Amino acid sequence: MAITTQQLIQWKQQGRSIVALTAWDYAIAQLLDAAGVDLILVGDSMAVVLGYETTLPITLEEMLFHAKSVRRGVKRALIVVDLPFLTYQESFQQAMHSAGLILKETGAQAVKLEGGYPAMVETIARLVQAGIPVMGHVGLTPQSVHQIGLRQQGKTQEAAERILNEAIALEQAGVFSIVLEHIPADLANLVTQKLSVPTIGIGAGPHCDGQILVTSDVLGLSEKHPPFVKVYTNLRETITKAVQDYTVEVRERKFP
Ligand SMILES: Nc1nc(=O)c2c([nH]1)NC[C@@H]1CN(c3ccc(C(=O)N[C@@H](CCC(=O)O)C(=O)O)cc3)CN21
Ligand SMILES: CC(C)C(=O)C(=O)O
Ligand SMILES: [Mg+2]
Repeated sequence: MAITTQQLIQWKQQGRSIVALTAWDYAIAQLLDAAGVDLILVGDSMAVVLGYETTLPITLEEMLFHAKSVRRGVKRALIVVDLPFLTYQESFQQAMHSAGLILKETGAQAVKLEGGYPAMVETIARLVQAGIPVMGHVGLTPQSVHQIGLRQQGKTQEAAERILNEAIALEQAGVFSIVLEHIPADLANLVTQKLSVPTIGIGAGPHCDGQILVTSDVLGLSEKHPPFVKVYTNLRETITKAVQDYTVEVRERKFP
């Protein structure tokens, strides 16, 4: 019943689209899992619900704490946890240590890390050889915000070729899936055709093997969101209304 990395690869072959969202605690994870989401990412984008401006300050300890609470809420979905900024780039030993803690302490099945060729290929190969399933992430990599900003990536012929080659190198290194973030739809389509592992798109058009968004954006809980998001409900409005109603009723002694 629990979804495996092999299941995702099989779904690509069958053309069944993979549904992914992020989660940061038990309550959210339990709702997503019960609603049938296939893959739950404990993303470093939880920075938004913790009040950080970027994903850079998130620590491994914070990811472990939140991933454990997500794990308690999930029966079916595959749980993937982001390796935060500077917990894997220093050396493959550092990456192994960080990824090992995530699998051992949280019960998540896989880790995700940002970057491609040449920076991350050797690290990913070593993790995979040690038995740790790894998800790749190319295109817009938000941990590099101070170098590349938050703009769409892969817009020139040269940049597009670089992203395609990175994705191919990551597949060869053994990733079970790759996130394609904020790249043109035709480039995401090409990458998706060339790879045998599933691509999960965010702001990467409709041709990926699956889609992911940040759950606080989808629910209208984030104060702002990227241009490629579809907001399915407005929780900020719903919560504000409920809290205002409660406030009035307490002040006017109507409740209790
Ligand atoms: N709430 C939230 N949702 C996300 O999807 C998300 C995060 N946070 N934080 C980590 C990264 C950052 N992401 C983002 C954030 C903003 C843009 C954005 O506004 N892009 C503009 C250009 C902005 C600029 O150049 O400053 C665009 O038009 O592409 C894109 C991706 C995606 N990820
Ligand atoms: C948006 C996804 C791909 C992510 O890395 C995150 O939520 O941190
Ligand atoms: Mg992330």
